Amino acid sequence: MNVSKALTIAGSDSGGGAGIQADLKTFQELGVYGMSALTAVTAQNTLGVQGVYPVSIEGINDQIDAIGQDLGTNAVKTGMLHSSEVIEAVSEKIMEYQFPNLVVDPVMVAKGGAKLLQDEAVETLVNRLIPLAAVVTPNLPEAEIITNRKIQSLDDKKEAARQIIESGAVSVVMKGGHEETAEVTDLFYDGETFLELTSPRINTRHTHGTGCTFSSAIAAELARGNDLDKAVIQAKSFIRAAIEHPLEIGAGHGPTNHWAYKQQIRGVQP
Ligand SMILES: Nc1ncnc2c1ncn2[C@@H]1O[C@H](COP(=O)(O)OP(=O)(O)O)[C@@H](O)[C@H]1O
Ligand SMILES: Cc1ncc(COP(=O)(O)O)c(N)n1
Repeated sequence: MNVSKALTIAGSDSGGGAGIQADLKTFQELGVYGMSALTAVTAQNTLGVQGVYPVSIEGINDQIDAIGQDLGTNAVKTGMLHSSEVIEAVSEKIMEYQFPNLVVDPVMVAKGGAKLLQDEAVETLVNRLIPLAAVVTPNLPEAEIITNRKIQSLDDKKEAARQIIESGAVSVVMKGGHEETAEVTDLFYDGETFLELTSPRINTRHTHGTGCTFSSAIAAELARGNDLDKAVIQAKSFIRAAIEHPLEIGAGHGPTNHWAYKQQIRGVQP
């Protein structure tokens, strides 16, 4: 049997909507064998982040070694990396094992406002990890911090995308979830072509974990052998279905529905 494998290097969300939990659910739904290296444990639910407990650098390295020395992987997705030291260590390991198809989700802040990346770590992210990426998936506030520029117009977005490619990434998706437009446009750029992926904005507060789910869907599609543009297009369909049919659990910003995409393909409504 030809098994596609993907590794997520990210934080744990005890509430199950974002982080490692969202990533592994997405891999499973897209037919990819999921593996994980935990960078931090968070106490978190739909109301916010109650605590952050980092895993030691030794512990992170050990987990990645365990995968690199035995199972290998067809794609890697990084999420919450917490500090400069973690980014350095993870970048080293990705180079050591020459893992292919790296998707970097530059997670900085949780939806409720809790900081998931220290301010001084942004430079390390740009200099060490982004140059190794096949795709970087910033939301607009993250793209502004990475490029150190205000992004208001489509031209600004294109300029920021160009700047991220100049940092060494193969491609970038600037996500449009944070805008206030009637449609959500994610802008893909691979150094040659801009692709605007537009869908209706779904009116919901249940968007906890959308970024994690989107980036891990890209990693899963890359693991299955899809090209970058096709992987991003498929991931957009996956996240759209997951937001369109929310589970409506918890009192705050609820998680997306990872089952919805497959149910839609099979014609079964959740
Ligand atoms: N209200 C929404 N309706 C439809 N799609 C959305 C909505 N909010 C986010 N998305 C999609 O979810 C993905 C994550 O976007 P975004 O919310 O900007 O990222 P993040 O979770 O990192 O802040 C993108 O593909 C975006 O198009
Ligand atoms: C452990 C962890 N990682 C990432 C996020 C960001 O979530 P989102 O996908 O909503 O930006 C989170 N809230 N918790």
